[in-house]
Amino acid sequence: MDITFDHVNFTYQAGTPFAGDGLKDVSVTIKDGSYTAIIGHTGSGKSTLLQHLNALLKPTSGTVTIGDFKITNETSNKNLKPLRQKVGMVFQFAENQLFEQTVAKDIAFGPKNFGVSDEEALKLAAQMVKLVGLPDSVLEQSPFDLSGGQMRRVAIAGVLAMQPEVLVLDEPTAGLDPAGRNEMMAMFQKLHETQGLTIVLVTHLMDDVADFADQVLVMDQGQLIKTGSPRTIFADPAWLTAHQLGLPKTAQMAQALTAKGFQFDPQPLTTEELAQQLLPQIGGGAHD
Ligand SMILES: Nc1ncnc2c1ncn2[C@@H]1O[C@H](COP(=O)(O)OP(=O)(O)OP(=O)(O)O)[C@@H](O)[C@H]1O
Repeated sequence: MDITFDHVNFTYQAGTPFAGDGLKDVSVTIKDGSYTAIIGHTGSGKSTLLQHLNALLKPTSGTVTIGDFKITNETSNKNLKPLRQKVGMVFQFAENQLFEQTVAKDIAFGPKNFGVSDEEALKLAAQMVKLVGLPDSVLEQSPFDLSGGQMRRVAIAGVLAMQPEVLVLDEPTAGLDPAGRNEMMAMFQKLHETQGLTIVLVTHLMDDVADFADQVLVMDQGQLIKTGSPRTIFADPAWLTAHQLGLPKTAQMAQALTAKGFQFDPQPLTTEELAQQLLPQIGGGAHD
């Protein structure tokens, strides 16, 4: 399911003295099956854009086409339920939305709301718990007895239980320790690969952009100012700095090494790429 923004403008509190631009003339396509990262400094419009992906916000002008759904300013809130099922949103600190007595009930809540039988919904809950890497034993536990990272996985399982085609992630690893962050990003990558989920990720972690995304959207003051592969986006460090954005750590290290006489081409974006180019230059290489 492709998602296309066509000249989308969004104004907060339109028609009041407090009106403010959220999005300005955004046109872009997020392709079915892609892994798209959205970056930009605070207040650049990332969350506003995300909320257009399942019509939580509707354009003030322009059109957002999500699969068969065309969303304009005129679109009524009726009949949007199937859209909300297809586009799953994992908000920041998603675990704050858990509320049921058991993990199973919490995950089953969404599907039940969409007309799935109790029995089927509980079956789905058991499947989803596995999918997010938690043991079966958590199903009958209170979500509030779990660790923060496990709670977040339960919340994500609840979104996945709706069997969405698109998974929208707003800073999904915020507040996790480095090991927890890595595990969670690996989990999304697996879902992307094995379930064919389209992923839209808002992040300020450039390493994650380099490691996982195939398309990057750069937002600034409500405008989409650059679109391209991570390689294209990270090719111009001065431009990134001017927009308060940085480079992945590997590219930073390559820059520092370039200053010491090492050479890299293309710019390494992952640890593997860095190692591959560095080894021959320091006399290392394959071991027999
Ligand atoms: N509910 C609101 N009412 C009025 N203005 C808003 C509202 N939410 C956001 N804005 C404004 O819209 C612009 C875009 O904000 P948005 O939250 O989309 O940016 P962001 O890139 O997601 O920021 P952050 O990284 O801090 O989450 C900002 O100028 C912001 O002040």
